[in-house]
Amino acid sequence: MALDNLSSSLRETFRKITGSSYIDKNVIKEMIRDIQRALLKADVNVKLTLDLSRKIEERSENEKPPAGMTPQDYILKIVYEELLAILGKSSNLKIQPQTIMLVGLYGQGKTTTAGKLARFFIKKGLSTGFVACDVHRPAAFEQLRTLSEQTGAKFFGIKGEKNPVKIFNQSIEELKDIQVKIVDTSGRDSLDSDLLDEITKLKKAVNPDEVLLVIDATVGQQAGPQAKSLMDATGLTGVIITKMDGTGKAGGALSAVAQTGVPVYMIGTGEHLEDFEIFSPKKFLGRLLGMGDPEALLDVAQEADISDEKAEETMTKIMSGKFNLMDMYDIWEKFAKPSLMKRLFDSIPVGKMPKGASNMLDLDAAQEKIGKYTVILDSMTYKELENPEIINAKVIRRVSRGSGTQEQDVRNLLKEFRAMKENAKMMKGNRALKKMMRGQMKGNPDLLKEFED
Ligand SMILES: Nc1nc2c(ncn2[C@@H]2O[C@H](COP(=O)(O)OP(=O)(O)OP(=O)(O)O)[C@@H](O)[C@H]2O)c(=O)[nH]1
Repeated sequence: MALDNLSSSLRETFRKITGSSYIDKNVIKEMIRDIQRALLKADVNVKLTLDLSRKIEERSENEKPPAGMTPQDYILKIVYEELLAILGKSSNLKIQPQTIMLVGLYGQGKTTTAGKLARFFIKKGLSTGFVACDVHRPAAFEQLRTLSEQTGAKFFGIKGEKNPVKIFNQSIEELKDIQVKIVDTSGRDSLDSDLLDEITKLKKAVNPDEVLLVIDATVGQQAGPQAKSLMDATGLTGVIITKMDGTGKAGGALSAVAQTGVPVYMIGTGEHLEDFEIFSPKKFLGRLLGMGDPEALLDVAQEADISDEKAEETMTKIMSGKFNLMDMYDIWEKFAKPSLMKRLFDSIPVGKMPKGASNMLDLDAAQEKIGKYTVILDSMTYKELENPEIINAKVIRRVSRGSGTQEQDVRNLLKEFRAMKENAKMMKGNRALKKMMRGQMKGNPDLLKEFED
């Protein structure tokens, strides 16, 4: 995840607070210093970081925990609430017929994002079409046409035409039966007057339901001023932040946009079309803090064409530690697409596990081993998959030969499987985590009962 450093620093801070036997001014001061360092490293604006610190300090010193809540848990609740506040309000694209205009500078990932948006709406059952109004970058025409073939979206463009308004007007007839129209516009190297002029003219002709700024997370805090000036000039309705997978500055981009009041609708998390997620501040922060995101599993399961029941059953099994190699095989086989696997693991709460324990759920390691492990599991009998405890040295030798892998690979798989079961049990036993998760799972009775005392 792009914010690994921020995530591990905040989890460490939470671990320290959970583990401290008392809370006094010094403990709070040290916690705030840790949080400040973590946020500044994630490129969050200095003023915003100091305001946040002041609020946390003031609340921690003046507010008393409600009955039944320990001072430690209450401090964590304050930090969680104040961090949530800098991530902005939650607001999402409506799943209904509409016209969307994408704007942004060069190289931000706008055309790719058009493809991701098309796939998103088509998966929701809405017919979708592209209007190629990027008249400055010839490659964008072909790129969009290819994306239409990949996603099944319709495509309208006029090769070589330099007037985007003319292109749009001629698309109206062609795309009249299409429910969601995505208008890709020209990128520019800066927010100069002719870009704003072109967007304003095109917007008048298109009269879109949404004007979305597509911006690369690596611009960090600069995302804020860009969103602000486009909002003032063209009436921006939302932001899509791309490349959240590749930069530690995502915190800066997210918080900077949040300050403008323009909602972040979606985030891009990779080059593939499925690397695209609805942005929810609560879910995002929950995953950052390792509190997991049970609902994310259901979205991911849909993408992996797994039924909600099967996904819930899998999640319940994982959380309760009652799963065998057959369940593991199911997960790996179904979620083999790296991005789906990443979202699956992000949705499992690992926040408060003792240091190092959660590296077993380290998705990057799992991703590169997925192929090898699936082959190894393929070479096991049903009996061995259902009852891993019967696997001995002789079976390991047979399976490694049958799968063309090393015996050590088979041993590693078994070790990670056992660690995953151990971690699941640890999560279950963790009181503070239960409290945190209760809020997350209230809509999920099956998962909640796993966390009941
Ligand atoms: N890692 C990663 N790469 C991305 C993401 N979104 C887009 N990209 C890559 O960023 C590069 C630029 O993407 P394009 O879609 O061509 O965006 P663009 O250059 O802004 O398009 P124009 O605005 O039309 O010029 C491509 O290599 C994309 O694969 C993302 O979320 N993560």
